[in-house]
Amino acid sequence: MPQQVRIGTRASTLALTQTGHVADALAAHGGLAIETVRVRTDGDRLTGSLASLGGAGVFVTALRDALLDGRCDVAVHSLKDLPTADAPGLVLAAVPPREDPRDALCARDGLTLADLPRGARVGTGSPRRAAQLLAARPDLDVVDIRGNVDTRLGRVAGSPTGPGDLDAVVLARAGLARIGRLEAVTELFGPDVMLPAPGQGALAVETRAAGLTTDLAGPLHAALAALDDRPTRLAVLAERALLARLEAGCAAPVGTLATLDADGTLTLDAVVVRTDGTASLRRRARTALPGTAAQDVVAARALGTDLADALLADGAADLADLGASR
Ligand SMILES: NCc1[nH]cc(CCC(=O)O)c1CC(=O)O
Repeated sequence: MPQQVRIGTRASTLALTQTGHVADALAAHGGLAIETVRVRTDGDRLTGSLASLGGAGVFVTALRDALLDGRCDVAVHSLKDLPTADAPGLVLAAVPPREDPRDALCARDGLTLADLPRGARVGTGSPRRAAQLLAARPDLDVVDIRGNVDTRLGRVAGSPTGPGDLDAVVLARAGLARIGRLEAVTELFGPDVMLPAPGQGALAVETRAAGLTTDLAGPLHAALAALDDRPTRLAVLAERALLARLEAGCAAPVGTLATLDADGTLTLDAVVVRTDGTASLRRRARTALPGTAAQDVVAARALGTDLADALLADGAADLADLGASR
C-alpha cells in the first residue's frame, strides 16, 4: 500500500498545473499516492486591486492554515507569492528547478514595447512592472488590472475571450508557459528593461516541520529532497534576503534576479524604481559560493542583505515606497 499524501493547492488553472507537476514528481519517486485538496485563498476570493488587498500572503495564508490544521500534508505556492517572514511550524521543503523568470509583454498585433503607439494602454497590477514600464516608456498609460492569467490576457485587444480594452498586458513568462499560453507573448524583457519579482518563475513546496506520521515522513521527505534544486534555492534565497532587508513588501517597486554560474559564482542584480518611473537605483554584486550546503546558504543570504544595504545607502528608501502593501 503506497502512503497517502494530500497536496493542497489554489484552484486557478495556473495553481492546478503547478501542483500537478509537483504531484507527478513526488509520485514518480515511488511509494506515495497523491491526492489533491483545493483551498480558496483571500487572493482568489477578493476582487480589489492587488495593491489594496492587504499585502503579504493573500495567496498563501489559507493554504498554510490547511497545512497546520492537517487538511493537507504538502502545499504548493508560486514562490514569489510567499512572504519573506518565516512561517512558524512550516518548512520550505523543496524548491524545484526554476522556469525562465523573465516578464513578458503580451501585446495586440505582435507589437513590442518599442512599437507600441504613444499613450498605449498597458495593464498590470504590479507596481514593480508599472514603474519599470514607465522608466522605459514614460508616455504609456499603465492600467491597474487583476484577475487570473486568462482573464488578463482577455483584456488585450483582439483577444477572442475578453473585452480587449488594452493594447498590452505584462505577465510572468513562467505562468504563461505553465498554462500553455506562450503564443500570446510578443516580447521577453531582459534584465536591463525589467527585473522580475524575487522568486518569480520558481515554486515553493511547504510541509509541516513536525506532525507528519513517521511512516509518511520517510518516503515523502526523500521525494521532496529529490525535487529540490540547489541553484534555484540559492538564487531565491539571495533575492528574498534582499527584499527582506529592504523591508519591502510584495507590492514594492523592487526587481531582482540571481543567477548561479557553472563555476559557483552567484550574481545578484537589483533595481529599486520610483513608482512613476522617473528615477531608479540599480546595483549588481557577486559572490563565490564556498561549496558546502550550510556555507552556501549563509553566503547567498549575505549577498542579498549586502546588496540591499548598498541600495539603502544610495537612498532607496527615499526613492520608493518600499513598504507598499505589507
Ligand atoms: N500572483 C500572481 C502570480 N504568481 C505567480 C505568477 C506567475 C508564475 C511565477 O512567477 O512563478 C503569477 C502571475 C503573474 O505574475 O503573471
